[in-house]
Amino acid sequence: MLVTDRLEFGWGRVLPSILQTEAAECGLACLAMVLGFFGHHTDLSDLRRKFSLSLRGMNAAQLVEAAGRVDLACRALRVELDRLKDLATPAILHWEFNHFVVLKRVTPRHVHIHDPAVGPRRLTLEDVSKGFTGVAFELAPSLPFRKRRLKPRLSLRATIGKIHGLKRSLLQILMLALVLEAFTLAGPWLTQWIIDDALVSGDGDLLTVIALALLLLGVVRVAVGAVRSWVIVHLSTTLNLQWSANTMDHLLRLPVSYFEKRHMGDVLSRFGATSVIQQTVTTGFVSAVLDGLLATATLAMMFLYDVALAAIVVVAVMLYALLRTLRYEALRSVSEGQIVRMAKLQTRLMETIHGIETIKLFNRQPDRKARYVKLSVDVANTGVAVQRLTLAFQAVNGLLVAAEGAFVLWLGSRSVLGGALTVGMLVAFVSYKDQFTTRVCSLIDRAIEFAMLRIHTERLSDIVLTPPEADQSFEMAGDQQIEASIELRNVRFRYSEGEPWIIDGLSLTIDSGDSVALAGPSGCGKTTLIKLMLGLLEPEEGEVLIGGIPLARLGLRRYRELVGTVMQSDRLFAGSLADNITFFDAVPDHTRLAACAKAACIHDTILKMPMGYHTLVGDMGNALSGGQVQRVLLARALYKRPRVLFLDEATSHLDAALEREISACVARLGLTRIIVAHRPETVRSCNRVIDLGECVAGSRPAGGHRSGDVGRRLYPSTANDTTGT
Ligand SMILES: Nc1ncnc2c1ncn2[C@@H]1O[C@H](COP(=O)(O)OP(=O)(O)OP(=O)(O)O)[C@@H](O)[C@H]1O
Repeated sequence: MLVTDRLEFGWGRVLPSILQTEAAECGLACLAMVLGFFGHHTDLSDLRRKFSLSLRGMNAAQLVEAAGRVDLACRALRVELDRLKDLATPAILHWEFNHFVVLKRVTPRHVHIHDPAVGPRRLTLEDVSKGFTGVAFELAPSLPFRKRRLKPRLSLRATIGKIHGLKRSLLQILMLALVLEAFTLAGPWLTQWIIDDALVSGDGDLLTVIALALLLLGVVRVAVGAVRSWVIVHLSTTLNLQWSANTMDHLLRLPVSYFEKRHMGDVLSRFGATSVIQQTVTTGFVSAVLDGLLATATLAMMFLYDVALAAIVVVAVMLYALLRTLRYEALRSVSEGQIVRMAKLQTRLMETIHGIETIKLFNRQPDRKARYVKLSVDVANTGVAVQRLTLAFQAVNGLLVAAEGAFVLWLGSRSVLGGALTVGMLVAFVSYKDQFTTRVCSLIDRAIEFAMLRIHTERLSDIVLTPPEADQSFEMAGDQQIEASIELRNVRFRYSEGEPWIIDGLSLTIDSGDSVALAGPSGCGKTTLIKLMLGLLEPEEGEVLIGGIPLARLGLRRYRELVGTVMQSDRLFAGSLADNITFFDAVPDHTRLAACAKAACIHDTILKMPMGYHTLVGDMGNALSGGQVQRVLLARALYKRPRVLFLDEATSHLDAALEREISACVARLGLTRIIVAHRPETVRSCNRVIDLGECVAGSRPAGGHRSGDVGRRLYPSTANDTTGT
């Protein structure tokens, strides 16, 4: 890096707008914006790699520490509203007690901020007083700070993935387009012929022949146009199908943490970006090539007719291109804000529908409606802003077109009067000019559309470029059995840096056929431990071994064939009870289905229902009690014929007698069982207890967890069975 590169004159610095992708990464997005302002361009995936964030996001102290780690000196200040203008900008403001925004500039009437949730905003002081908590952070580069250029943008190709048959279809469309162009070009020339030869010489027969030729031309043009449209429909349909299938495949392979950290509406809106891109790529690309070809041909024709007139037309379209480019950044920023706000609106709607029972019981309908309307107004306002930009542009463009038309006609007519052009030539020229202007303007519009596609490719890239769950399957003979034992070696885990360890140096072994209860107070890490054992979370230190093979080597896919689970957040899917228990098995085994339902003590209940196993259940509501749902979920876990069964509070809704019965049935299956439960009876049903009660941060003894002794203390009746690790 040159010494002069370190000089900062402060000119030309632009505060970029970076939108957060995960629900809790506003702090990181603010840092990325400030870094960008000082010349170190980075993106959120870079920062995410540096700082692991949990769902809880960052607090002020973590923000100051993170700023230090990216070489920004950060000073936290308490600021009154009227002194906001004295802050060195860009500064980060603490907002609504759970958010950070970047302060860009304070003018006498407005405060300009970049909100990582929605983009740039211009607020009044009154608006700011509602959000700003009074805490601000001033930032400046500290010594090792280095500038960095923006990484090359993602190519569309990388986002799309492999598509079969794309080249062939595009080629077909282009060939058809070329034929169309040839016919289109012939039109004005035939018109000139009519005017200059048939009309002037009064040749009626020639007129009829030319008119017939024009009619034939029209028919062929319509036919070729129809074939072209059909090929485009075919291409876009197959492209869309392949593409959404590719994206869906990738989405399903993403780790659970990806979904936990994002709002549902946002993920849906990102997924929906595929169809916008596909639309632009197919129809947009084809018309762009077509417009480009015809524009070149008509331009050549215009220059053949009259160089001066053609030059005027070229200047006019260049002005159009300039106008479009000037409007681009504003339009991009407003459109991006609109997409983000629409995703939020969708999230709010889905959340309301899912939580309708709670909303009604708490009488919060008016409040929910008010919040929804407020967001809708936001969306409408951004829509109006987009329209305003478009209208202003159209007005200026209209003036430009009118001026160009009048000037060309005036100059062209003078040439006719001077004898340089015939009337027919002028009419043909105007016709070519109209085609040229329309095509070039459309070409420019397409170019802008392609540039705007960046918003969508960047949004989609959050899905397609997030690495999927690692799955390096262990090479072993197909019939080689993996032992159903689990071992944890010095496992340490916390949800993010700066948060306390949830599991701190835990070592334990669960042998094949063991039944183990994980006990301890609420929030001590039982579910977290289960998720670590299931490979849903990765330990920060230490390793998890299944049958003596490290989980990372065994491969999650292979491991998950072995396990059956009922987790706290498990739900039923829309379909029949049989569908749910067999998990939509294409060829369900009805004997196994009934056996599993019997083991989960739900068979008789299902048979008593009017439609038995065909009773429909939904994702939103179903005619089952909480305990019945739990038993269906257990039957689903057993149908998989697992060798290890994980139950996280899977029987909490059942009465003690039923729970005992289920426990005995499941015990007879001889599976390795790992159970999280609070009830002493459930815990007692296991032959070993691992207590995580002492796992509060920092209190773990250096040797890690020990089970057995604690179990004996907690549940005396299990003393004889409980073994230590
Ligand atoms: N995604 C997450 N991000 C950050 N912290 C989390 C996350 N999930 C859980 N925690 C925290 O980790 C701790 C352990 O949670 P966990 O769900 O494992 O507890 P638990 O023992 O299963 O509780 P319960 O008995 O109430 O189900 C809790 O303090 C919880 O707040």
